[in-house]
Amino acid sequence: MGYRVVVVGATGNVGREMLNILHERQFPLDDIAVVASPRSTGSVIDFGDSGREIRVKNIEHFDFAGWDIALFAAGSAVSKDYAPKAAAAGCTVIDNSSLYRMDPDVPLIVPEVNAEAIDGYRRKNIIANPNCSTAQLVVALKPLHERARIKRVVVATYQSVSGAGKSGMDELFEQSRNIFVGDANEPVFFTKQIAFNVIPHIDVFLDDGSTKEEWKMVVETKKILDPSIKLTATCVRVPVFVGHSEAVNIEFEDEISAEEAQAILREAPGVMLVDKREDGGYVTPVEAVGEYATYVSRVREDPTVENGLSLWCVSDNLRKGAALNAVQIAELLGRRHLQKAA
Ligand SMILES: NC(=O)C1=CN([C@@H]2O[C@H](COP(=O)(O)OP(=O)(O)OC[C@H]3O[C@@H](n4cnc5c(N)ncnc54)[C@H](OP(=O)(O)O)[C@@H]3O)[C@@H](O)[C@H]2O)C=CC1
Ligand SMILES: N[C@@H](CC(=O)OP(=O)(O)O)C(=O)O
Repeated sequence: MGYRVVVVGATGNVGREMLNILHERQFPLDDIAVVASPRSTGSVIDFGDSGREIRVKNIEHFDFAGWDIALFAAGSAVSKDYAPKAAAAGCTVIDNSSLYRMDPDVPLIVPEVNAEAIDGYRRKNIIANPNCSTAQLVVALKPLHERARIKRVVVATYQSVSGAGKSGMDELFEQSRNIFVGDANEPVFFTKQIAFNVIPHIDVFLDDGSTKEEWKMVVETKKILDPSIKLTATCVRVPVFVGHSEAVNIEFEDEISAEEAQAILREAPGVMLVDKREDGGYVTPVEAVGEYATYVSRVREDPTVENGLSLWCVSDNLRKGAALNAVQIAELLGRRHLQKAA
């Protein structure tokens, strides 16, 4: 016996990856529904490479009663309108938007890091999935924190345009083409030219001069990993289609060598250490696409602070940053609470 699962926002970048991953991991399904806006009603989408096509339903007429789990990936406004309805109908919501992440009654889960926190999900019948940049960061930080207690993290992100949805990918593609052939290339979706450029601005500006993306990394890391960790982030959009990268500097309470950190990361759940200290002995976003792992490379001591390390971290933002993590949460929910599948 399996689960009846709904994917909301199934026509988007994250929703499609959810379908791929549910199929790849053979998630125990009794039934699956795919839901999006009225614009997509009636169109068909592939259930991974299973050969099965599923017809898209209109969220406005979808009844969540009788469904076990809904994976939401349609943005905060859709979650605000429909997640409480789904949850009240008895369908557990796993929400990819930022709406519920800091709600004290909603667990914010990265299964490799804080699986036990999922037990609080019954308060609202909603579980939140973190921001893509936070998810990969905490997977890399957790095993190091357990060994040497992290005091402070300084992170600069290099975030791909797929983090901004289909429109972001289209703009990078169109602009690159236009610049190449000498056509006009006015930015429409991003604030400045993204092709052959980088933009130090993701999400809205806050009063203190930081952006909301940067704030999310701070507060989500505290909620998932440890409230005592101090973190400062600079989030940057780069002309990469898929795969977020992060340059991370970490200050620990206790002494830890680069060699020991490498040994710990080599064994850590969700992490793949690729760190050869030679040409090509590190991972780039293009190589992380379609993979599950959070790749860590370039682990080295930082002699400018006491007990400091620097490292490079890369992951597929549509997978570990969104769809994979959401499916892992569904698997965890099944194992720990629903226990329907054999
Ligand atoms: N991309 C990433 O790295 C991450 C994304 N997320 C979250 O996932 C969400 C989706 O991201 P992404 O897939 O990249 O975005 P896309 O723009 O690629 O897709 C958006 C999806 O939402 C659907 N949608 C939009 N408006 C409505 C509506 N009114 N009612 C029902 N469905 C609607 C769209 O359906 P239609 O095709 O019919 O318009 C589409 O399926 C984000 O907004 C964010 O909250 C979270 C973490 C990381
Ligand atoms: N903000 C991320 C993706 C995303 O949707 O994040 P959030 O769910 O926190 O709004 C990016 O642009 O790369």
